[in-house]
Amino acid sequence: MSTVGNSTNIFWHECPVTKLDRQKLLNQQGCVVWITGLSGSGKSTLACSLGRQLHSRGKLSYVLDGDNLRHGLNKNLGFTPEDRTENIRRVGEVAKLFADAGLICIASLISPYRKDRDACRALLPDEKFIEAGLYICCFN
Ligand SMILES: Nc1ncnc2c1ncn2[C@@H]1O[C@H](COP(=O)(O)OS(=O)(=O)O)[C@@H](OP(=O)(O)O)[C@H]1O
Ligand SMILES: Nc1ncnc2c1ncn2[C@@H]1O[C@H](COP(=O)(O)OP(=O)(O)O)[C@@H](O)[C@H]1O
Repeated sequence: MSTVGNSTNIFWHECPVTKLDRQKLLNQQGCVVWITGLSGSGKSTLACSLGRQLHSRGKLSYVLDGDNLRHGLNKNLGFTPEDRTENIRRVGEVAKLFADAGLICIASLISPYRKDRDACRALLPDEKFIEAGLYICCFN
């Protein structure tokens, strides 16, 4: 539940270093690549491979992997529909921060519900959110 609406002392603080400054420093624009698919469909493999390719081309990226995040940020969440929704919401917000920092953020989560992925997409302008679905699950 948001506390911002009820509070009179929570304000947004602008920082003198802007997103444009960060983009110039890194010589790239931040964005989010969201990889969705069933367990075992190859999300983590694709995310790491993309990260490696970008790194070799001098682009700064970071992988947010569902498995890894459930060791820390999302360790209190399970696999009920509500918990999965909260999982995706948190990762969407973190991905937005990474993109704002100027990184190419690669999020790799099952993210089974279209409404949750759409909510993440809505956090960013369309051209900054690229969704890639892995629809085949045959490796395991
Ligand atoms: N129902 C259930 N029970 C036990 N474990 C499960 C379940 N669903 C997922 N997993 C495991 O959790 C890993 C991360 O899932 P995600 O956070 O990507 O799921 S979700 O986006 O919230 O739906 C997920 O990682 P991947 O296999 O890499 O997809 C699984 O290892
Ligand atoms: N393109 C591919 N071809 C063959 N095997 C793959 C491919 N991508 C991933 N795998 C294998 O499939 C298994 C599941 O991949 P993983 O990336 O962990 O999936 P997910 O993150 O969706 O659970 C791993 O053993 C991985 O080595």
